[in-house]
Amino acid sequence: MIEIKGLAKSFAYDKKEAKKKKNKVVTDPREGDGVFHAVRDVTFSCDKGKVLGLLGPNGAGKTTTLRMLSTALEPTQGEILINGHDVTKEPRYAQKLIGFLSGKTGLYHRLTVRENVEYFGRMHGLSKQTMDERIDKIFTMLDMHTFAGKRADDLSTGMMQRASIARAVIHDPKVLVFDEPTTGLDVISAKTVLDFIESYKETEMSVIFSTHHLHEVERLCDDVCLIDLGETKFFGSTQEFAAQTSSGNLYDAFLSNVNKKEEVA
Ligand SMILES: Nc1ncnc2c1ncn2[C@@H]1O[C@H](COP(=O)(O)OP(=O)(O)OP(=O)(O)O)[C@@H](O)[C@H]1O
Repeated sequence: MIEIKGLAKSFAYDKKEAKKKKNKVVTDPREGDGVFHAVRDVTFSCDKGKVLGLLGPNGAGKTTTLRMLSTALEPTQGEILINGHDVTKEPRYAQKLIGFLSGKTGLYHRLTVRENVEYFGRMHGLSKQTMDERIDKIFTMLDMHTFAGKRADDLSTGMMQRASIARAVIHDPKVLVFDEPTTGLDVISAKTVLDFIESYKETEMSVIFSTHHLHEVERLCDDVCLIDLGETKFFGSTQEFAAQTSSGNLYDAFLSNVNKKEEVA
């Protein structure tokens, strides 16, 4: 069970940016004195065996929220609990449980796909036998055996993304945190990634992923959290979300919850 309560993150403006902001009329509620409140008040939870879709226009604060959840960034305010453990106080506990896929691949270009995944497995202290078993299972699920011996710098975008996912889940995490996992992928690679997420849904694991693709939400998500301008505008089941508008579709529900309608992908 993951619980995020009143989460906030501010970034200090650099000197150049701060100078530009001086004496300017402020219309964006995220703009503060010397700081930008990228995430202002985000609250949601995700139970075991559930998939939560994190939605929001460009710049809403989704990546920043997921980075805090994965311990890569420290919150300015608020609380992140995994099974009741405070992530900021016990980052190692969280890192063991979470498999985090960020926008960056995190792969070593000169190593093969298998060497990359093994490297991260060793960092998590996996034995050779466990590693071999895990790699076989994950490479089968993500259809990776054919390119396991290729160097990372020779991979297509779709192969690279699947290798990044394998790296993120080698330690058998109980929580998947994926930031836009299908962005830039062709239909076949995207389907492989979505099937992989769906397979987690059948287990007792929690999955949180951000996306701009509402058909992915429709297919996979039990719950939805919509963020706009750094704060939660909606949190609830996908059905409740869709039922907010008379059309009952997710697209209209999205538009009715955000300010910047033109930024929907
Ligand atoms: N390290 C940082 N320093 C300053 N501002 C930042 C930093 N990281 C993010 N921001 C700003 O915070 C806001 C939220 O960014 P974030 O990447 O979380 O949005 P997002 O919802 O993931 O957007 P997208 O859908 O475009 O990926 C943006 O305005 C971004 O420019």
